[in-house]
Order: sequence, then structure tokens, then C-alpha cells
Amino acid sequence: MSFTLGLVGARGHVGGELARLLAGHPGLRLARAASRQGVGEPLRAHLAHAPEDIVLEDMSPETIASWPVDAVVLALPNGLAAGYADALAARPRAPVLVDLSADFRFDPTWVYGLPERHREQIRGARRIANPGCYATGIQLGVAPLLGLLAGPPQAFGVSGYSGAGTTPSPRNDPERLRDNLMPYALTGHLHEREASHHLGHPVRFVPHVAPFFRGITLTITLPLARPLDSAALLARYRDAYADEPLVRVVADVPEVRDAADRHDVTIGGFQVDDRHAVVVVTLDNLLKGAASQAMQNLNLALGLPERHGVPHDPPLAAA
Ligand SMILES: NC(=O)C1=CN([C@@H]2O[C@H](COP(=O)(O)OP(=O)(O)OC[C@H]3O[C@@H](n4cnc5c(N)ncnc54)[C@H](OP(=O)(O)O)[C@@H]3O)[C@@H](O)[C@H]2O)C=CC1
Ligand SMILES: CC(=O)N[C@@H](CCC(=O)OP(=O)(O)O)C(=O)O
Repeated sequence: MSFTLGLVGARGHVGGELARLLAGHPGLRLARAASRQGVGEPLRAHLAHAPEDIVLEDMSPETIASWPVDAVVLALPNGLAAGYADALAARPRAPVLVDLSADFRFDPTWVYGLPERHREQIRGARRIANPGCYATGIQLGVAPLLGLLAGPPQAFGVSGYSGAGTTPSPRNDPERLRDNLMPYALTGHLHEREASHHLGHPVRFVPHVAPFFRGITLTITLPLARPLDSAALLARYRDAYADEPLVRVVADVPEVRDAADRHDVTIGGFQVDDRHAVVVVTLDNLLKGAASQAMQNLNLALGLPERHGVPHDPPLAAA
């Protein structure tokens, strides 16, 4: 059985990654694509791995709602998703809708698509809000210690500049970022609220953007209610994620340059000073932070194996 997918925002960073993953998916095919610019041009002109026959369409909600597809992915900036959700909901059998933006991450009528915490709800879901990239790393880095925390964990995060999308800004300007590390949103970043909300526990988060293109590193300090040694901490994370294909627990401190192009999250470090534990989380913001996670969610929603379209890290032949 083969399913079809329509992609809105196909020319963006995340849209491009998703199209790349779909090219290797055995049961889900990119059938339609839309973007703001380039309408009428072959998608192949923008993305080398796109199917040959796809022409970019206009991205009006009416056009998208007319697509005869099994699933639609919105890879658009924040604030645009509601018009599509409404137009698609008016169809007799609406396709599965996965939204990459932050628009519905706090809406209880949508399923929050973090498979490691909500897999059973995602199975068969029709409307899925894909988590934010930093929020994914923070939640996976904190969750195994819920119940043992004596206060809010503090997450220091650094992202590559692809996190800021393609619309020009100081946060994706390589010249401005050269030899630089730029702090921003020192309080109240959306992902602080998102991670706190979905963990049911407050976290503090300060983001930075760096001159590399892709990848996130988070150094998370966790205040503990009782002492725990480093070995016990590592064992706790290993147990929590033993069956998770896209979470890798390592004893060493992971480095962000190794996260680029990986589909999983790596959690390591596990150093403890009395009642303060520190873990380091790395991931690729465009993959587990966006496209690979969307693929997990699409597979779960459509009843397909969760790993289809999400290659192994590293490729099995090289492992
Ligand atoms: N980048 C990342 O690391 C992550 C991004 N996300 C989320 O995924 C979504 C897509 O992100 P990303 O791929 O980085 O974004 P990009 O800026 O790279 O791409 C945005 C896409 O949306 C289209 N678009 C339509 N309307 C607008 C508009 N008004 N302004 C700008 N673009 C528009 C663009 O079309 P065109 O190119 O034709 O102009 C493009 O295809 C966002 O909601 C983002 O927050 C989530 C996790 C990680
Ligand atoms: C460097 C940079 O600007 N990073 C973005 C990453 C967030 C993101 O892309 O996720 P959502 O918008 O989907 O929540 C930011 O901090 O807003």
C-alpha cells in the first residue's frame, strides 16, 4: 500500500529535508508541492532529489484542500497554519495534517508529535503539531529525571543558523555570525514555554546562534532532590530510552559537529556535582528537530513502520 503526500513550503530548509527523506520512503510518495515563489516551476529545479513530475503550485488554502492526497505537511513560518487546517477540515475525509510551525503546539485538539513521549496518541492521529527543535532536545534531555527534580532545569542552547529559516535576518547572516556567538530571546523563548508545558515542569532556556549551518547543542543543568551518582544517572537514561530508535545515550560528552545529518538525538555527559546533574544533548535541528520527527509522526499516523524514510545512523552497512 502506497500513500501520497502534499508538501507546503517545499523550497524551505525543512521542506527540502522532508523531500529528501520521502525520496527513500517505500510507502509514502511526494505527490504535490507548493511554495510562495517559483509557482509553475519544476520542484526538481530547486531540489535535486525531488520527483521529476512535480510542479510547484500556489500555496492558497483552497489549492491545498483540493489535493487528493493522504497527508499534508505544512513547512511554513509561524502564524499561517490555521487557514490550511480549516480548509482541509471542510473536506469529507481530511488528509492527515502535520504542522511544522508552533501554531498548534499548545492546542489540546491537536496531538503533540513527540513520539518518545506520546507515541500511542500519535498512532492514527489526524492533526499533529510537530515539536520545535530546541523543545525536542530539552524534553528528551529532562524527561528521565522528572520526579527527581528540585527546581527548574537550566538549558543553555546553541543552534546552527539554518534554525532561523531562509528569510534574511541577523540570525542567519553568515557575515554577522562569523567569529561570533549570538545570544537572543534571553527570557521567554517560545521553546521554553513549549518544553515546560509538555513536561509539566518549568525549565529555563537561553538560546544562541552560531556560524555553523545545522545542529543544536544543549547543556542542561538539573537540580536534584536527592544525590545521584554519575553511573546511576547514565543507567536511568539508558533505561528510559532503551527501546527508542532515535535516541542515543552515550557516556561521553557529545559534540554538535557529529550531530549534523544524524536522524537521532544524542544524550551524554552525565556529570554530577552533589545535587546538580549536567547532561549534554545534541541533534540536527532540520532532522530530529523537524523533518525526521515529522516522518516518524506521518508513519505512526498512517500505520506505517516508524522508521520508514528515516535512514539508520550511521548507515547499517557502515555500522
Ligand atoms: N529550521 C529549523 O531548524 C526548524 C524549523 N521549524 C519550523 O518549520 C517551519 C519551516 O521552517 P524552515 O524550513 O526553516 O523555513 P524557511 O524559511 O526555510 O522556509 C519557509 C517556507 O515557507 C514559504 N513561505 C510561505 N509564506 C512565507 C512567508 N510569509 N515568509 C517566509 N516564507 C514563507 C517559503 O516559500 P518560498 O521559499 O517560496 O518563499 C518557504 O518554502 C517553520 O514553522 C519553522 O519554525 C521547526 C523546527 C526546526
Ligand atoms: C536560530 C533561530 O532563530 N532558531 C529558531 C529555532 C526555532 C524553530 O525553528 O522552531 P519553531 O519556530 O518551529 O518553534 C528560534 O529560536 O526561533
